[in-house]
Amino acid sequence: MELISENKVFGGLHQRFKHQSAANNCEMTFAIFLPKTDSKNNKLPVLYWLSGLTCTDENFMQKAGVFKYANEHGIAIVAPDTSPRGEDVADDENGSYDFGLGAGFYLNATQAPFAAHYKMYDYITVELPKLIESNFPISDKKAISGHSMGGHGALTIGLKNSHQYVSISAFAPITNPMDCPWGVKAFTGYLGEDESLWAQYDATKLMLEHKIERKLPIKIDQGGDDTFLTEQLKPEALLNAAKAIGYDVDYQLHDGYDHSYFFISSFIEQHIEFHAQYLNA
Ligand SMILES: N[C@@H](CCC(=O)N[C@@H](CSC=O)C(=O)NCC(=O)O)C(=O)O
Repeated sequence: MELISENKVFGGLHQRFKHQSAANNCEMTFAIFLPKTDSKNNKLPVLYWLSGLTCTDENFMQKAGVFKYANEHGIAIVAPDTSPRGEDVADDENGSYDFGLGAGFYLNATQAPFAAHYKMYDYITVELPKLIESNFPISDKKAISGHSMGGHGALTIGLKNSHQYVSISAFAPITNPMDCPWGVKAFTGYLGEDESLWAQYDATKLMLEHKIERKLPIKIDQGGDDTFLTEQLKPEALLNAAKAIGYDVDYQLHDGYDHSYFFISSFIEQHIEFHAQYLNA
């Protein structure tokens, strides 16, 4: 691991690192926030934040205003990049923002040329936590959250790995990617035509068809004026599936808020409080 930069913030420490990723077969960058702590011995619980389309490790750390709340609750935060990167990493043929670089969809691609590098699911669930837990004073107590494409990542990863996390939250998540243009484009490109493979990365399908081992607490916030709401995000699909299986989801729709980090920064304190209940239990 190589340190890229570090900044003191709210008494804690924000750092960026790059490292060689075996899962993605390229160099990856991540950011970590370590809250101020008096204890030299106690390991910190951690929230993994998955960002949305076009983001890197920097968007959330710079725009969400999370540090004060993470510090108050003694929670570390890890923000990975949203896709593999590098000269030899395949991108969308037209350079679109919603596929390829910056749009890894937190899955393991099976289709050439993407399968050579796009293994974000393995990176987030196995490689990154191992790296974090062996290099920082961080325990294996983990929560997961994210925005939009990252909300889809948080929900699908949390639902499939409920033994690994204590809680899940999302801002404006893509809830049913098999049934929206962003998701259909990404799944076709990364996974091919086999829809049974798509279903493994669709939160709504997972609710209905996957054996969910533990019903982790889920909190979702959605802006009412989000321009992506009806065509891409479709929260009602997930809520209907959750209702059908008796899974209680704390969902709130907020009048007037859009899809941006202005929305995220308005409600991030509530998400940190939500996760803190479980991370600090
Ligand atoms: N450029 C696109 C929209 C891109 C966008 O809105 N990205 C969001 C995530 S969308 C879902 O995953 C984002 O977080 N952007 C980074 C930021 O710092 O705001 C368009 O113009 O439509």
